[in-house]
Amino acid sequence: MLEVNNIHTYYDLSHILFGVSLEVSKGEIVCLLGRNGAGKSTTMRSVMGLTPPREGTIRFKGEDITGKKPYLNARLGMGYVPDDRRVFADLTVGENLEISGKKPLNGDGWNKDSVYEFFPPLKEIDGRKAGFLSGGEQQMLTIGRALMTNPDLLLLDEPTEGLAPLMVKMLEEQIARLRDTGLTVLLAEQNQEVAMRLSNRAYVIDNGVIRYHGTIEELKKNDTVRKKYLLV
Ligand SMILES: Nc1ncnc2c1ncn2[C@@H]1O[C@H](COP(=O)(O)OP(=O)(O)OP(=O)(O)O)[C@@H](O)[C@H]1O
Repeated sequence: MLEVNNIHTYYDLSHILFGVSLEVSKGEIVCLLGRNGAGKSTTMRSVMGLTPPREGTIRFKGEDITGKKPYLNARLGMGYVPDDRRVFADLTVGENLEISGKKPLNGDGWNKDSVYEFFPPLKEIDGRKAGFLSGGEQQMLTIGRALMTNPDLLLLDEPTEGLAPLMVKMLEEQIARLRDTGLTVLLAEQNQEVAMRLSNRAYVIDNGVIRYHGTIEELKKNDTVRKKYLLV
């Protein structure tokens, strides 16, 4: 589904990613773990086309999408949930969902009703301006909005960051349900417990370099990697 090959990404003169490669196959949840500032968001932004890499290639569903604009990647089936949970503050919850809607080719798929079924608390605040939501509600809305585009691949950037434990638990359950629908997910997380419960495989990034990749079972046993790159 996604093949990132040896990308180098910069912000102006700052070289941030140094030859990052990773792969996500259809139906997998793959997590990208790393400390604050390790390069997780930059990897997500590179894949989405928001900060395109200067070197290396990105393939999505077999197509070379290196350098493609984000809206074209979205059209191809990439959903992106940024870590800043930006919503349209002046629009209601319902309107935020509606403007993202994209009709799936085969007629079924996500719509506002199914998003509300998936995140019942959102239904109760359908008419509320999105600028007045709690962090958890905003996160449900940004995920719901990405689902409304009926993506094949969901890029989820630190969905649990800064949320209360109960909300983290609820989101984890919902992401697990998304996994069970067969959606492919690349999940960036600092919260390794949550990420390891949800994922099949993990990549560990540190200082813009992938230091480790393997199955979750292997990572759980590898204390050296977890101590060196993940514990704060
Ligand atoms: N717009 C920017 N301009 C310059 N440097 C940036 C910019 N955004 C991020 N960086 C730097 O790039 C590096 C990687 O940041 P990135 O946001 O990808 O890390 P992260 O692993 O997602 O961590 P976080 O949990 O803080 O989001 C950091 O050193 C950060 O300071």
